[in-house]
Amino acid sequence: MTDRQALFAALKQAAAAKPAIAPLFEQDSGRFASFSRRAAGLTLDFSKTALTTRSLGQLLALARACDVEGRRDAMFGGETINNTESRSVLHVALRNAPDRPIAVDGRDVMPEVTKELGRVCAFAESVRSGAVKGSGGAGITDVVNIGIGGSDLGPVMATLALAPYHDGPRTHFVSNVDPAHLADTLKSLDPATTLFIVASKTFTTAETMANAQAARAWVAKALGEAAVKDHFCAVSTALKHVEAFGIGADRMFGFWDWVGGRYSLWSSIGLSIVMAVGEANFRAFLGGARAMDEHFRTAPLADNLPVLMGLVGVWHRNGCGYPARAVLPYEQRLVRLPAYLQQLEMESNGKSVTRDGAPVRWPTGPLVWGEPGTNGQHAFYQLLHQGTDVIPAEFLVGAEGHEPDHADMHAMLVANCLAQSEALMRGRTRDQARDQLLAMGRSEADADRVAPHRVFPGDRPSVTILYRKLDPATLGAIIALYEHRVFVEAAIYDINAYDQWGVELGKELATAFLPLVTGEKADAPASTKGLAEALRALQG
Ligand SMILES: O=P(O)(O)OC[C@H]1O[C@H](O)[C@H](O)[C@@H](O)[C@@H]1O
Repeated sequence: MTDRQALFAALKQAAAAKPAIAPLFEQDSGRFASFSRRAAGLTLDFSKTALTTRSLGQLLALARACDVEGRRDAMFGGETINNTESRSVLHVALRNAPDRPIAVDGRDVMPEVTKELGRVCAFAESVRSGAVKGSGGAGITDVVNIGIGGSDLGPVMATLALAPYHDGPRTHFVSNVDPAHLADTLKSLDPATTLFIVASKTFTTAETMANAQAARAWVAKALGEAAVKDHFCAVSTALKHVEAFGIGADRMFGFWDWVGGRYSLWSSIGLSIVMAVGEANFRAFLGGARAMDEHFRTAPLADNLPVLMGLVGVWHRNGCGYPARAVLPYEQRLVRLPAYLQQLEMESNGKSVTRDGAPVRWPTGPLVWGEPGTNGQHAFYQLLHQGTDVIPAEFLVGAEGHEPDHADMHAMLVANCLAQSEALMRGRTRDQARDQLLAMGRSEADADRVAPHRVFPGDRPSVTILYRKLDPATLGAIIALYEHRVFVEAAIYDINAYDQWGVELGKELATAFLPLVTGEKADAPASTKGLAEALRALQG
C-alpha cells in the first residue's frame, strides 16, 4: 500500500527548503523552456513556482506511487471508479472519436453517445433555422436554460466565452430559486418566441423544478395550456420525470449516469450552447477537449499538462500549505470560468475521507476563487500582493482577441497579465521602496515612514496558461485540462472526486424547514427558531 502520509511528509520537507523563485531565473536562463509545456494548443508555464528539477522529480515520483496512470487508464477504460455511487466516470466518452469503443459493463457506449449528440444538434439547428416554431407559428428568438449547478454553470460559462461565435437565438440562464432570477429574465421576453430548456440530470432538483413550473405557468397563462409543449424541451437522464412534467420523448435529450453533473456540458446539457453557436462550433469545442484527452491519455507524466498542473496544485497545497488558489483569466469572456471551476474543483475534491472511507491525513482540494483581470487588479489583488497569506495564482491569456480593431487594448490586457505574475514573483524591498520615494522628491523622514507600506514581499507563485485565441477548440482544451487536473489531484489524495454527498444535508434541512418559514409549523432547533421568527416578524 502507498504510504501517502510519508510521501506528503517528504513533500513538506522539500517545500520547507524551497528556493526563492526569482533567482531561479538568474541561475538558469533556460528556466522558462524547462518549466513550461505545450499541448492541444495550450502552453502551461509553471516556471514562476519554486519547483526545481529535483522537487518536480519528487512530485512525479509521488504521481507514480499514487498510480495516477493506472487510475487514468481505469477511467478511460470505463471502470467503476466512482465507488460510492457504483458508476463509471466517462465524460471523456462524450467527446471521444465515434469509432473508438468505450465499454461500460461490456457494452460500447459510443453508438448512443453519437446518436444523442446528433439529436441535440439536429434539434438546435432546427431552432436556429426557424423550422421549430412557437405555438403561434413564430420562430424562436430566445432560449432560456433552467437548471442549477452542473446543469447551469457549464452552459453559462461556455456561452459567455464563445460570444463572438453566437449566431443563434439569444440564450438566458435561470438557476436560483429566488424568484427574482426568473422574473428579471422573463421581463424582456415574449412567450410566443421563447423556448425553455429544463436541464436537470435527476429532474428532481427542487430549485429547477420550481423555476420550470413557474415558467410553464407563464407560458400557459399567455398562450394557453396547449402551447406548453411547443415552448419546452428537456435535458435529463430521467425520462419518466420529464414525461410527468408534460414534455414528450421527442423533445427530451438524454445522457447517462456516468456523466457527473459538473462534467456534463459536453452532453445534451450543452444544448443551450449549440443553440447559441451552432453544431460546427460545438463539435469544434468537443474536438478541443478530445485533443486534451488524447494528450492526457498518452503523454509521459513529465510532459503531461493536466498531470503537471495537478502536481503544481499538490505542491502548493500539501507541500507549501497554501489554502487557496486564484483563477485570473485575462479574458473578459471567461468571466464565469472561476464560478465554473469552483463547482468542478471544490465539489470534486472538497472531501475528507479516502475512497475507502478512512479519514484523510492530508489537506485535500483548496479554496478556488477568482475574477477576470484587469478588473480584479482594482479590487482584490491588494491582498494577493501584500496580504499575509500566499495565494498561488493561475493566469490565462490569449495572444489575440476577437476585436482586431482594438489590438492596442488587447496589448494592454496582455501587458497587465505579464506584469502581475512578474510583480507577484519579484516583489519590492524596503530599500527599493525608500529609493523610489526619495526619487519622487519625498523627504528622508517621509520616505522612512511610508516605505514599509510600499514593500511587496514577492516570491508569490503563479502559473500561466497561454493560447492563441479563445475559439471553441481552445475553450474545450482548457476545460478538459482543468477536469483532468482535478482527476490527478484526486488520485494523489486517494479520494473519490465524483460524488458530492456534502450537498445533501443542507437540502434535507431546507425541506424540513419550509413549514417553519411559511408558519405552518413552529417547533425547530433553538438555533434556527429565532431566525425564522425574526424573519416572520419582518414580513410586511
Ligand atoms: O442536474 P441536476 O440533477 O438538477 O443537479 C444539479 C446540481 O445539483 C446538485 O445539488 C449537485 O450538487 C450538483 O452536482 C448538480 O450539478
